[in-house]
Amino acid sequence: MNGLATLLEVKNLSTWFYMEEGIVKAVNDVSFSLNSNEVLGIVGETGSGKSVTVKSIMRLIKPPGKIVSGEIIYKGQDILKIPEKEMHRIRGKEIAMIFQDPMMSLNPLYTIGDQLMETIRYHLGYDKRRAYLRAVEMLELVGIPEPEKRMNNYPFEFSGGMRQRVVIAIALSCNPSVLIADEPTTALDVTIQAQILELMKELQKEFKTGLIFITHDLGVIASMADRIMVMYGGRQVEIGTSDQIFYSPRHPYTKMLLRSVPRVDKRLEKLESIPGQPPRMVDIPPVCPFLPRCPRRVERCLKELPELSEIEENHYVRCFNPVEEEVSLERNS
Ligand SMILES: Nc1ncnc2c1ncn2[C@@H]1O[C@H](COP(=O)(O)OP(=O)(O)OP(=O)(O)O)[C@@H](O)[C@H]1O
Repeated sequence: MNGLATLLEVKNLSTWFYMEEGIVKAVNDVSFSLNSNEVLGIVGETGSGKSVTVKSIMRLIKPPGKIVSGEIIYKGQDILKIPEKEMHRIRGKEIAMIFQDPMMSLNPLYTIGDQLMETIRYHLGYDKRRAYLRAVEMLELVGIPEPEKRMNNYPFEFSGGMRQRVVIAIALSCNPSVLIADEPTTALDVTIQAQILELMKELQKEFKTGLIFITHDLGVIASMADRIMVMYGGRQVEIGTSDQIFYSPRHPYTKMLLRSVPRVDKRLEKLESIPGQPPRMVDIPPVCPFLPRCPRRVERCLKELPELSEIEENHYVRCFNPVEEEVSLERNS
């Protein structure tokens, strides 16, 4: 796609949770690719399957969860099939992840210098001195003042925003090919959010990392993503370039999601919320998950699930009655 090398390819991924009350089909038949140096945004409301999708890529799904089908091709091999030991080497070195809450990635009992150096020594095999220099360099790069001094501090001695900077430093310290960020700014207050986003944007360009950025807020990735995948009820409903998603969304859910994006040019306008309830994920019928809330549903929607089909170049939608009109929307930047 676009003449760029494919870094990661997810094919027909399904991940389910076997609960007492039934099977929670969190992710169903999801396929997408990530190119080198590309930012792919994954958008959808709570429970749509975004986190489970990326945790499956990292092989972090624990029982009662299970990847029931699919392939994840990275550097020519299906990483769902390699031994855990090899996956341990890939995780952090080749594919790194930043979680919503920085405390999930940081150990409160060790200094951040130790944590950075441990990652660098484990994955890059540097000696202590070289690892120290690399750690300080990384802290400087993510904007931590007096990095040498801060190496000796514990996570609790940092503010939330600074902690997330440290997590970004650890994630990028081994120069991974793929970085996955799962709502990395959600736990931070608004001004800090903007700074962290700006930092991630800069570093993604500098490191030329392929980035998968998860958010429930389309506005957040408007100025960042090259392509966007929209998820609803455990399925991808649309995927396309950012321009296609913002200016000619085809799935009724994407269109509704766009109406709820805060706009810089219309600050006082009331945001539209999407009527209806998110779908129950247990015993879901084999039809479009958005059907109960969809204003464009047709007879056929009640009977079968639409395929994900290419509606124009690079633009795929799973809908029997896609939206046709263009949307005029100023993107926040
Ligand atoms: N450990 C688990 N056990 C049982 N069900 C789970 C587990 N983790 C996720 N799920 C279910 O999988 C579905 C998808 O969850 P997921 O966390 O991927 O959603 P999300 O789109 O990332 O939402 P959020 O923005 O809230 O993180 C949800 O219905 C959720 O309840």
